[in-house]
This record gives sequence, structure tokens and C-alpha cells, in this order.
Amino acid sequence: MNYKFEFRPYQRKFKRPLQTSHGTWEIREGIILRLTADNGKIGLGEIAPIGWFGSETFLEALDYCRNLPDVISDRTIFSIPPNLPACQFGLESAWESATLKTQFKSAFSEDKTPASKSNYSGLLPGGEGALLGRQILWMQGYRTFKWKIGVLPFQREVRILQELVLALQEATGDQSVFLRLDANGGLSLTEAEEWLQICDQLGGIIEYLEQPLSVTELEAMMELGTRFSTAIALDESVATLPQMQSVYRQGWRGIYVIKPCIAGSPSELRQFCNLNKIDAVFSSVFETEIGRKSVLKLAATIQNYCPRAIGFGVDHLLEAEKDLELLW
Ligand SMILES: O=C(O)CCC(=O)C1=CC=C[C@@H](O)[C@@H]1C(=O)O
Ligand SMILES: [Mg+2]
Repeated sequence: MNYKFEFRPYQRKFKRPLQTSHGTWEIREGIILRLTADNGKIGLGEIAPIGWFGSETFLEALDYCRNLPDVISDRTIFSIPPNLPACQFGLESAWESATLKTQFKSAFSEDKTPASKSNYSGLLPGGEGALLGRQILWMQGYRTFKWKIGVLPFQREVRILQELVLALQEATGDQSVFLRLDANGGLSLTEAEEWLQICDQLGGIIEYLEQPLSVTELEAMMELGTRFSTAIALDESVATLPQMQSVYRQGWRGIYVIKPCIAGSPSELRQFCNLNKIDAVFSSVFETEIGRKSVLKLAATIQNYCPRAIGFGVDHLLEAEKDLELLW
């Protein structure tokens, strides 16, 4: 089958530059795709790369799209090179929505009601902003929160964490509340041990410590996992499907924070998760609702994907989305 191929680059500003231990991120650049099948059916998809996180760069993705012909075949879509995982995800997702009839009932509803937010994890502002940010997200219905650490000096962050946990414990009635800490690979082994020691003393409210060490320290993170009760989750170490497969082969059976939009082929990702019963938490890359819809569709087909909140509580950090229909 052949498809008319159209694409439109977009930009979306963060309200405040996103601080991580990789640096600051001010503008999310991506590409919206439209495939029109011979029978007139249309499929939308999104390419939302994060070069510094492990996928191709935005410019590499744009260059790839510019070199595609106006009409592309199934063969082209399923032979995108593995060094372009965000392109693989975007094009295959658009193909799925232009060809597959399956509707899906996602466990993660898209409506903005507080109840639906309980299945989502809300990303808190870095540093002291987390305290006010938590109150705002709490009122919106979130009960799982993520906070980036390794941004301020250790002692200051520990003090903020203690205030955050106290506020959460006071606010919590009978509902379970979780806090995720994300170090973006920026801690030393000693700092990671100190953080895990503190987490273990907080009585289970810390769901996991995400990517405490750099991607080259898998063995050290596996060893940490045997010494502390707080779970460790890999993120940068499993940014793409080849990395997930390599880490699984090396014996990682802990949590995989999966960013489907930059991981690669959705069908191969589905197979990897279902075959290996991966303890997965799907995570946003600050894509638009087109990319998010593709991810929710994928999450609905991952058998044991449900118990953990999905890391898509990020919209509040970005400027309002432009109406993507106006791109055409
Ligand atoms: O995973 C989430 O809950 C939200 C998304 C998120 O935290 C991230 C998205 C993209 C890059 C990073 O800044 C960050 C992460 O490291 O997980
Ligand atoms: Mg992370």
C-alpha cells in the first residue's frame, strides 16, 4: 500500500526552562506527520526526538523527512534505520492509525477530570518550586508526583524532600500517594547511596529513584538495588529499544521508564514488553496530543501495563498547544 506523506515541524515553548542534570530545555521541537492511504484514510503521527536523551536529534529527523518522497510505501515505513527511533515511532504510529481498524480502550483516559489524573504522575517544578507545584497538582487530582533531584545542593534538596513528604502525608486521607525522584544520571555512587538511605527511611512513599547513575553504571545500579528497599528505575539507560534489549540481556529485571516516542517501533516495543513481562512506566517526552494518543493506544495493548501511574502529567509545564489541525 502507498501513502501520501506530509509533515510539518512545530515548536512549543516551556513556560519555564526545564532544569535537569543534563542542563536546561527551553523549546520542544517536533514534527507532525500525516499519511493518506489510497482509500483516503488519514493517519497522524508525531516525531518528538530528544537528541541529548538518546534518540536522533530534531534536525536529523527533519532531514530524514525532507529526503522522503511525497508518496511512501509500507516497506519504507518498516525499514527506517534503528538510529532514527523517534522517526520509527512517528511513522509507524501514523501507519497504524491509517490502516488498523482496532479501537482501543485505554486505562488512561484523556479527560481532564481530577479522577482521571490519579492514573497520571505529575511532574513537579525543580528545586523549591516543588512545594507550591505539589499543591496545584494535588488540586488537579494527581496522587503520584515526580521531582528532579541533582539540580540544587544535596542538603537543600533533602530539606525540600522532607517538607514535600510531610505535606503529602498530611494531605493524604486513605489514598495511596507516591513520589518519584529522578536524578537523570547525575549522582555519584556515594550520593545515590545517601539518597536511597533517606528514601528507605520515608516509609514507602518513594515509589522509585529514577536513573541515579549514568548509563555506563548499570552494574553499580543493579548492585544498589540489592542493598536498599527503595526501587530503582532505569530511564536514560533504556531510552531506545536496542538499549532495553541489551539491559534486559544483562539481567535488569527492575523498572523500565519507557519513553515510547523515542524508543523506536511501537510494534517491536509491544512485543518486547509483553514477551518479557516488563515492569514498565510509560513516560512523556513533552510531545503533543498526537504523540500522546499514540502512546496511550500502545499502553492499552501492553498486557501487564497498568499498576503504575503514567508519566504524562507534563502539560502544565508547556505553553498551550497550538491547534494542530491548522498545520494543514
Ligand atoms: O516521566 C515523567 O513523569 C515526565 C517526563 C520526564 O520526566 C522527562 C521527560 C524527558 C526528559 C526528562 O526531562 C524527563 C526524564 O528524565 O524522565
Ligand atoms: Mg527520567
